[in-house]
Amino acid sequence: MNELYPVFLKVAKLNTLLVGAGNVGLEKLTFLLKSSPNAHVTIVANWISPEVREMAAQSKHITIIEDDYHEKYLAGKHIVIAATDDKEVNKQIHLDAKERYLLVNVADTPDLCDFYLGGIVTKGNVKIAISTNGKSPTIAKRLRQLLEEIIPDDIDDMVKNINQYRDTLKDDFQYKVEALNKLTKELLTKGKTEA
Ligand SMILES: C[C@@]1(CC(=O)O)C2=NC(=C\c3[nH]c(c(CCC(=O)O)c3CC(=O)O)Cc3[nH]c(c(CC(=O)O)c3CCC(=O)O)/C=C3\N/C(=C\2)[C@@H](CCC(=O)O)[C@]3(C)CC(=O)O)/[C@H]1CCC(=O)O
Ligand SMILES: NC(=O)c1ccc[n+]([C@@H]2O[C@H](COP(=O)([O-])OP(=O)(O)OC[C@H]3O[C@@H](n4cnc5c(N)ncnc54)[C@H](O)[C@@H]3O)[C@@H](O)[C@H]2O)c1
Repeated sequence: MNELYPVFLKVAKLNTLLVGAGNVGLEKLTFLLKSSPNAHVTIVANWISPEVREMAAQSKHITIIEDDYHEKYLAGKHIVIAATDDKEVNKQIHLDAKERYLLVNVADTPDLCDFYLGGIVTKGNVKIAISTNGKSPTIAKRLRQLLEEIIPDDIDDMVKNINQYRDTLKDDFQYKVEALNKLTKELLTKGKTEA
């Protein structure tokens, strides 16, 4: 059983430290920014790949520090992602982060992760996070691709319309719940009656 509890972080309001700016650092940064273009990220690495540099240049919320990792870089951070190619450095980052009660992900090392970065499907306001409990990132990727294909792009129009209707139903909570459930009931029954 997968016991992970999914949360949807407002990473534009949190400070993330990413240590390592090679292939894995780039992968983590790419998915973070794809989902959350305004994420606040500080990248520390003694070598920065050209791709990471280019991606960082596209956001004013990303800071690059070309340096060896030092615990001082944890100051003011909420979340830490370790993605260096040095296992000892990654372990040290994990230790330093735990000492400060920070949430830490050591990329590709499940035992040292407080949380995993999952597959992400975004259709406007709708977002779906996918996890295989760290067992098969490839399946997480394939599921992401499948859901991206089969969930209609206009699902966001429906969400926006229902949100407008929801805003008109402010007074009685019970009435609001019933009205919204009645309106959306067909979403579940339509497929069945058509089949
Ligand atoms: C979803 C995604 C998000 C992202 O990266 O942001 C993600 N990995 C992705 C792709 C991917 N990663 C790897 C492959 C090659 C195939 C393979 O090795 O299986 C592929 C597939 C590919 O690239 O095609 C290598 C790999 N990854 C991990 C290990 C270590 C291990 O399993 O022990 C190894 C072996 C390293 C080695 O051998 O040295 C571990 C983790 N990778 C996770 C997330 C977390 C679990 C998520 C879950 O619960 O499913 C977890 C636990 C920790 C973490 O990193 O957070 C992203 C897809 C994004 C997308 O396309 O949508
Ligand atoms: N390349 C992949 O796709 C891949 C896939 C699975 C696993 N891995 C593993 O993940 C790890 C990272 O791989 P990579 O391909 O991203 O490596 P890489 O060589 O491309 O990048 C390593 C990064 O870590 C930084 N770094 C190393 N020591 C540092 C320190 N003391 N302080 C600050 N920064 C430091 C480097 O400057 C560089 O930015 C490796 O252990 C690798 O075996 C890589």
